[in-house]
Amino acid sequence: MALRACGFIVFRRLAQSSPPPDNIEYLLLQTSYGKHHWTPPKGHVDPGEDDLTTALRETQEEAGLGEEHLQVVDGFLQELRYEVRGRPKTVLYWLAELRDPKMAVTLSKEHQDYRWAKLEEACSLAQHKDLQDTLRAAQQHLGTEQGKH
Ligand SMILES: Nc1nc2c(ncn2[C@@H]2O[C@H](COP(=O)(O)OP(=O)(O)OP(=O)(O)OP(=O)(O)OC[C@H]3O[C@@H](n4cnc5c(=O)[nH]c(N)nc54)[C@H](O)[C@@H]3O)[C@@H](O)[C@H]2O)c(=O)[nH]1
Repeated sequence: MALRACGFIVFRRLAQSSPPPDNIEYLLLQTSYGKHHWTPPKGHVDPGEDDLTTALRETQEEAGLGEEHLQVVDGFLQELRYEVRGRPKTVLYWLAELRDPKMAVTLSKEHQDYRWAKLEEACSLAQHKDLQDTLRAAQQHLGTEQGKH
């Protein structure tokens, strides 16, 4: 069976900054194991758990951000497929805004660092093209959303 993981692209909007969408920063976490790669908060789906519950649980466990701290953005869900040690893996990412942009991130032992990064820095940390494309799609989605208001 394919590995399956779910998470959130968490972002915050800076009030006193550049005009949108350049005021947006994405949360990336750096693993404390392996190659110390950077991804948004996400993790494996537990048996019997539904995908969105996994995404919320992992974001709480890995970043200390609970459902009450997040505003899920409608109409955004990205599916990534890649191989990990020869096994196919599917990762689903929803998109959510941190309601209080000043709220602190609390890491678990699985991560050694985190960064709030604007799109280009986030893409540079993410390294993998599929994750970079997902971050760009999020920025595009948010730009379109803002155009509606
Ligand atoms: N000691 C140790 N322990 C590990 C290791 N490995 C795991 N543990 C343990 O497992 C637990 C994690 O459990 P969860 O948190 O539930 O799951 P995930 O969050 O899903 O965790 P992963 O980190 O396993 O999964 P990925 O992020 O998918 O990275 C796997 C590979 O894929 C590359 N990769 C990453 N993202 C992308 C992408 O978007 N696109 C593409 N194309 N590639 C991408 C990436 O560069 C890497 O080479 C930890 O507690 C550890 O105990 C390890 O190497 N050493």
